[in-house]
Amino acid sequence: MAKVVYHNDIQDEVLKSKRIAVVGYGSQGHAHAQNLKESGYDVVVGLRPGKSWDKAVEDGLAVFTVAEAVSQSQVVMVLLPDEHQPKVYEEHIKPNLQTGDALVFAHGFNVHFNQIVPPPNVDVFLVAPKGPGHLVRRTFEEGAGVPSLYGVYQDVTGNAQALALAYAKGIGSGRAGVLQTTFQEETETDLFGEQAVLCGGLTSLVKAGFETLTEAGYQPEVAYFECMHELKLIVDLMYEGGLEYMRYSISDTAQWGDFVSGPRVVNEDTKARMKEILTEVQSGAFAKGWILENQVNRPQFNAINEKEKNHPIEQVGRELRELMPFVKRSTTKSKKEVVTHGSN
Ligand SMILES: NC(=O)C1=CN([C@@H]2O[C@H](COP(=O)(O)OP(=O)(O)OC[C@H]3O[C@@H](n4cnc5c(N)ncnc54)[C@H](OP(=O)(O)O)[C@@H]3O)[C@@H](O)[C@H]2O)C=CC1
Ligand SMILES: CC[C@](O)(C(C)=O)C(=O)O
Ligand SMILES: [Mg+2]
Ligand SMILES: [Mg+2]
Repeated sequence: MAKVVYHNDIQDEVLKSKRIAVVGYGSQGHAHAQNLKESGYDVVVGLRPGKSWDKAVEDGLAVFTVAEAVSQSQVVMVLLPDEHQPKVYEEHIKPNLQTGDALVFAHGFNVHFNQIVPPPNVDVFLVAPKGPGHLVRRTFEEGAGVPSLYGVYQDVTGNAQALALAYAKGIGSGRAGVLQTTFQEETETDLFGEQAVLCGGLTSLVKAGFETLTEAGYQPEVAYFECMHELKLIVDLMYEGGLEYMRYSISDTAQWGDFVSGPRVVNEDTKARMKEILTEVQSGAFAKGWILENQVNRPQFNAINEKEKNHPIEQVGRELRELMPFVKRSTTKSKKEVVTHGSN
């Protein structure tokens, strides 16, 4: 079994003597900066003037331009959108790194696919939370945490692993478990997981279920509750006690349906598609496509995003969630503009 390290196993002195620049204040950035600060670390935030800058100041953080934040820090965590990282790195981060500094990522994409080539005189590692940034923050505030992977790409000081573990502890991941990986493993599993299961697979499954019911004449509200709202309640049981606990809680009728019908929806054909997706991730074909899409200002991304926002499940969902204030997003730090009828 892989070795999982927890809060009390991790020494944090090695990081306590350093200043950490968190570059970016979006989903992950706001969580890392605030959690690290509350864990007793010396943190500054690197940004360009704008919304995030104002928010970080409002949250009580010391904010500087990216170049200023990097030049005064010894540990630089890059929490910009993956597609913007190479340019900001070349222009503002790289020129301000000093020998023995640590360059850190929350996802291996740019280093693994050679979009960022770190200089040989700095430590390079990743601390990748296995969860969305807003939950990295929320769980920390609740006294819990999100598990993280850590991986060392380059160790010039001999301290890279210790720094990575201390950083993971500082954002709260020691409470949930910290696991060693490589840039390759983190990058490929993360891309595969978000595409095939967590985001792409799930949204496609939910929409297909909703469409099947509404096309058969059932009420959209009933289809929404069945295929979207209840999903969280089922996933919560899986999160707490695995498939077994979820199956213990549902009716035997549902469990029988799970056994006989589930494999008709997700089957060997689906797995064959998953293997194709994994191959595209491993070969770099997915990365290449995403880099090119950004170079031409995201025509496909924007068109699909617009269409998805107007899917009937989103329309009925907005209306139903208005009537269920308890399910409203608990964060006011939405990183992206989302069309809702309520406030952010
Ligand atoms: N989202 C997640 O939960 C997870 C993300 N990751 C990884 O973490 C990293 C960060 O992702 P995520 O948190 O989603 O990123 P976001 O899209 O939330 O980052 C947005 C932040 O980056 C700032 N920013 C964007 N461009 C620039 C620029 N040119 N100069 C300065 N600041 C800029 C924005 O500031 P402004 O307001 O000025 O635009 C904003 O503060 C990525 O590597 C991602 O793969 C890893 C695990 C999970
Ligand atoms: C599942 C999506 C993710 O990989 C994450 C929150 O872990 C991301 O890139 O946002
Ligand atoms: Mg992920
Ligand atoms: Mg990801």
